[in-house]
Amino acid sequence: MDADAIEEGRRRWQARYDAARKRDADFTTLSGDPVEPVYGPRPGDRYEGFERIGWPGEYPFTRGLYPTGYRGRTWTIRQFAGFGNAEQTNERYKMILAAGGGGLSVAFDMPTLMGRDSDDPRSLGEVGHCGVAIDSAADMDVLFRDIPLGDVTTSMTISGPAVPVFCMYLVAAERQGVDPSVLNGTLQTDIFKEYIAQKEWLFQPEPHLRLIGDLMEYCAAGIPAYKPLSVSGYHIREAGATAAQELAYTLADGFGYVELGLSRGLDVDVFAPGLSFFFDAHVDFFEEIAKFRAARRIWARWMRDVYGAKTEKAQWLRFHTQTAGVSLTAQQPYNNVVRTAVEALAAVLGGTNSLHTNALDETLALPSEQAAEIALRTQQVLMEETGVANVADPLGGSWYVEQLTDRIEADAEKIFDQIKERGLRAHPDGQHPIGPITSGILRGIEDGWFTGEIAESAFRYQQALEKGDKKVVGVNVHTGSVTGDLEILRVSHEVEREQVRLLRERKSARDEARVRTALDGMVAAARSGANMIDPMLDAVRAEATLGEICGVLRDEWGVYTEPAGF
Ligand SMILES: CC(C)(COP(=O)(O)OP(=O)(O)OC[C@H]1O[C@@H](n2cnc3c(N)ncnc32)[C@H](O)[C@@H]1OP(=O)(O)O)[C@@H](O)C(=O)NCCC(=O)NCCSC(=O)CCC(=O)O
Repeated sequence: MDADAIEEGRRRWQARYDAARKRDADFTTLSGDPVEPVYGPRPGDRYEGFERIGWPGEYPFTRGLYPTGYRGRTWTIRQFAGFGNAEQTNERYKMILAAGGGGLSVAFDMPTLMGRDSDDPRSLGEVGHCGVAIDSAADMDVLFRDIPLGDVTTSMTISGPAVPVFCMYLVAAERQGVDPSVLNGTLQTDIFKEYIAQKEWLFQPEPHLRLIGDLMEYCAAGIPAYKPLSVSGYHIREAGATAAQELAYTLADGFGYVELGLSRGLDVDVFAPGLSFFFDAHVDFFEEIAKFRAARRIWARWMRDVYGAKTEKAQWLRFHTQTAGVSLTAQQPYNNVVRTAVEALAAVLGGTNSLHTNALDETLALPSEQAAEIALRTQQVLMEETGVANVADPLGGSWYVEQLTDRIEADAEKIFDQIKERGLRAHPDGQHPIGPITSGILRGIEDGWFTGEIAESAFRYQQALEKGDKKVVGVNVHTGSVTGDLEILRVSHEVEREQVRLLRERKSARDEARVRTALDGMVAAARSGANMIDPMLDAVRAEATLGEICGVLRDEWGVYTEPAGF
């Protein structure tokens, strides 16, 4: 790009920066020297390929979504939390908010994630262990007691039973007297990554996609700020994928949901702002920063050029980041604080919109209160002390970071081609029921391609670790230690007994005929093809349980079993 075009872009950026609201904060170095909100080529310099980098707040958004970077608003500190029963988790949320957490993020226990009630025989021993147990809307009321849902953005990490859990959240808001249309938050919902990596699905892909389409339609029509999907690379990376695989599979999944929305006749400029993303921040600092920058650029280009998105918001890739759970070690666990800080810094330098920092004990158990506090403070140290929020995309223009960004983008494009090619194998006539990328994803799920590719990468890394080519402090290098054992959080089995007792008490107090009628209404909608959210809301209002709602749908649609493969 020639010098004049670069200067014209700078003037455009400056006008938008001047007009935007900034935080009331000191934007100087620790020594008191002024810093610019963004840096670019020196006046008069040419820069080959600058159109791919650009200025913050404009297409292709490599350098971030906002002209102000974090000067307008810092990232959201959103610590993922949940354990025991709704009462205990509610206490933890109030602690997080009082300590400066910016939003909530609900972790559910395994029975809830699988759409089972706490008294289901399969739930035995799991209730309240890896997250909070939620059986019905009554639990959701307790979970958010004294937390005004209209004022706090709430993320819920659940995908198989995402839609009934969303209905419980809506009903909890209704019972707080909050108008559902003002709700803001995120539901994970991403079923593609369940088949690809996390393995927590309920049905075959098709009924899940139908429910997701219903949800997208419902939110686009009535809850404009809500993000019904958090398309997730985190679990794909944690399963052993490389950075480029994480990026490409996740963005492809995002394209799949765009194709789903389009196939339902929705307007891309209306529903696309509801698609958000979720990535892992692993420990290779620069590779991660490049991944985040490439993610925004690829998404904006595909949304504009392939799917016809016209508005900026529909071209934006907004993402949450979690530091890499898989990088934590049980050996010398205090080192995990350092790893997490480095990973969090990469996320921030990559322009994350929201961030979770892992606690040092998370490889052993759910975080203790003390470990949770250190994790939160890690973000606050970055935000308040280090000056990283002063300048947008401070690594933009680094030869290393720009070349890594280009390389990851090129690798991702090759993977998109492989996915499209799989789609064509499934539908050689080019007649795709939802869209070409979706056909490729479904084919890759069915024939175990994604799982195989990830396993291959995980195997290569493990071999490198065992040979000592890749090093992990405390594991295969520098193994001696003087630190003792950690105090870890233990969830008592009493929680399960009490949750089961409460569930039975609530079930015996409800109007059974109303529950039955509502569940029948849901099944009728499942058969007729009507949008399922309203009948599901009726079932939730009648205190039908999550297990009952998912149970009738399992009876209707059947369950999915993964094909075995090598
Ligand atoms: C979009 C995100 C990513 C972030 O939403 P947030 O509300 O926090 O932030 P945001 O939308 O970026 O910003 C809030 C508002 O401020 C505006 N805003 C932000 N920065 C601005 C700036 N510089 N200038 C002007 N406006 C700005 C935004 O446009 C937005 O307004 P408007 O709304 O008006 O636009 C959302 O989807 C989210 O919160 N995701 C979290 C997902 C999550 O927690 N997942 C946990 C998974 S945990 C998991 O899976 C477990 C893994 C495991 O451990 O096993």
